Amino acid sequence: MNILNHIIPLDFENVIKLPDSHKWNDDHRSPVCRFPHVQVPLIDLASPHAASLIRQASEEWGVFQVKSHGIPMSLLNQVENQTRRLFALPEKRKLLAIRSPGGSRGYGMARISSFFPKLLWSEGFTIIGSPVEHAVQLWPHDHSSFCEIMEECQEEMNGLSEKLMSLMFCSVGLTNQDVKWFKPTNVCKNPQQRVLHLNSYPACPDPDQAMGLAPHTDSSLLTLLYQGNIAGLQVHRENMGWVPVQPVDGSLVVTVGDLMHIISNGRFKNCLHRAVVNRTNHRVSIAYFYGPPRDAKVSPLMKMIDTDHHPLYRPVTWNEYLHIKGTYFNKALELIRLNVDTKLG
Ligand SMILES: O=C(O)CCC(=O)C(=O)O
Ligand SMILES: [Fe+2]
Repeated sequence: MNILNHIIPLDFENVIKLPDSHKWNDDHRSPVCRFPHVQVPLIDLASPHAASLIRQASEEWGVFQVKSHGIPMSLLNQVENQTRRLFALPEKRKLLAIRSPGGSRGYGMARISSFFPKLLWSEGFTIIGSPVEHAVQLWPHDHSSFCEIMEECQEEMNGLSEKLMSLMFCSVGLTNQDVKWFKPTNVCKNPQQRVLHLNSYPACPDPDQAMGLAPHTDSSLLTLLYQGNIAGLQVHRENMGWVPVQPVDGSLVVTVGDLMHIISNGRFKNCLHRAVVNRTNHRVSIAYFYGPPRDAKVSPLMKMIDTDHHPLYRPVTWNEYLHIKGTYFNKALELIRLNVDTKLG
């Protein structure tokens, strides 16, 4: 298949029937969990028990929702509106901001697409650092509101990610000082690259055979996701299958990424998830990927290791891990796994 097939999304506006290239068979569309009462934990960050609830959810699920998170609803609404404004542009205009082959920023199909036999019923837009370069291509004279709102979103989501990281460390008996590379913005004035990814899942004529975003884990430490009020996210739980994450007004979904799984020495689960589509509603979601500073080597934290818990993974930088993931996808963690009897060097 031509490499551009995995970059240029379908012109959804002008498709009335699901093409064969986008028809997934049942092996890939395994059904949802049979127990409707099973739900991803919802944690109130204002609760005095927030840290221990987060630890429990991260160990059992690798995902939870948060409320009282401090990000104003008015900002989340504006981010959703700007996201809808972007994806409502004609395909020809969106293609002016297309991601380059091998690149990560701009408009296009999710990069995981090339690891699957069928194409995705979705389109994305990735912002790393400033959104201005690609926003100018989309709106030559009218990009400032988009940029301002996305930058504010990056700032807020980064602050919340740092707060959640501190709570996670605290929940397993660590302080921020135990983690050399963790430098919250109030300590370090040199912000790391802020990665915001906008997803769009147009209404689909045959949702049961389509796939919005195929199963994957995120490569981040943790990911914050705003999914508005249209369901579509599903997380995989062992022995239960795919559990839908019901939108809760104003709340955010937090997923544990591969790097958090690594630094917690396997204690926190990296969450396998996917997004399904529906026949009537155009769904959008906004994901913020929080990771360590680009040049920091991360490895299982010393306090997570003892004679019963050998280090499971070798040190990697985020960049190095993204490269391994971009080449080997779901084999990436296996490739950096140490033998059981390897001692820390
Ligand atoms: O849209 C969603 O619910 C999931 C998005 C996601 O998993 C991602 O952007 O990595
Ligand atoms: Fe994801």
